[in-house]
Amino acid sequence: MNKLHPPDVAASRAAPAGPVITCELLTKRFGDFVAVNAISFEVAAGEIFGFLGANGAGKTTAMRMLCGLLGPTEGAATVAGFDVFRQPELIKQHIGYMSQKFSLYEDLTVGENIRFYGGVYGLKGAVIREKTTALLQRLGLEAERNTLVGSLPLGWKQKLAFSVALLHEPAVIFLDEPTGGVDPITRRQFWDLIYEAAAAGTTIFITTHYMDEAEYCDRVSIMVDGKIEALASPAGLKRQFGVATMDEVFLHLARGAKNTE
Ligand SMILES: Nc1ncnc2c1ncn2[C@@H]1O[C@H](COP(=O)(O)OP(=O)(O)OP(=O)(O)O)[C@@H](O)[C@H]1O
Repeated sequence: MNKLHPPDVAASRAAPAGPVITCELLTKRFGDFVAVNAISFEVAAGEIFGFLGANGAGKTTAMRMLCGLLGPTEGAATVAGFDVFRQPELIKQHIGYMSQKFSLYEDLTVGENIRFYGGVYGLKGAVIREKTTALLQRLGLEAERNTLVGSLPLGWKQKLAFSVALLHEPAVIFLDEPTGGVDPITRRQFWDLIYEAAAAGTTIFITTHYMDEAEYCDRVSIMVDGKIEALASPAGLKRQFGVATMDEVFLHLARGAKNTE
């Protein structure tokens, strides 16, 4: 027999088939200043979507709106099937988020961090224990379970933070410059984890200033002064601008920017 669910339970079920992120003419004004100017795009399940732009282009503001952290001024957007205007709390429950600034507690051990975030995401103790073992095995960090996160190399902290942000199996993970300060080899290892998550169906939304990372994305959008000026696969963008590298694509577009900081 079909049981009726109260609206909140029904609304919090898994995302429907179709795009995991939709965004239509999404806009954010701060007074007279338009930080995000009518951006529109869709991101599919399991897609790796690169969100590029010079400093001050509006990436963080757009990402904060999509994460349910900042109310938009105009337009429409859904994330994991939830509306950014009406259901920001449900969005927060169904996404993962990782940035350089918001990450793990340095003065807690690896195991304590996993337990803490598992609790924040509402997972039960037994599930957290199971996931902790699997996560440490996957990262080759079993011996570091009782090590303070502060004493791990930066590349390990980033991989751990990424894995922790996926503990509750969100439909989409937002990564805000997740690999700052590490070398290309370590970045490449981090990307192995990204590919693994995407292959399992997680949608990846990532901002980066590294053009090697832009090359790894399925599609890349480039923001200039609050607008999306280009959006295509890395190969498509290079073709469109008649250049050989993403660096040149980026320079070509960012050169005309007014709002760069
Ligand atoms: N709360 C705010 N009030 C006023 N202006 C803001 C506010 N937040 C951001 N801005 C402005 O909006 C513009 C876009 O900022 P945003 O942080 O989104 O850019 P960004 O592309 O993420 O840059 P970065 O790469 O440096 O993080 C900037 O000019 C910034 O000064």
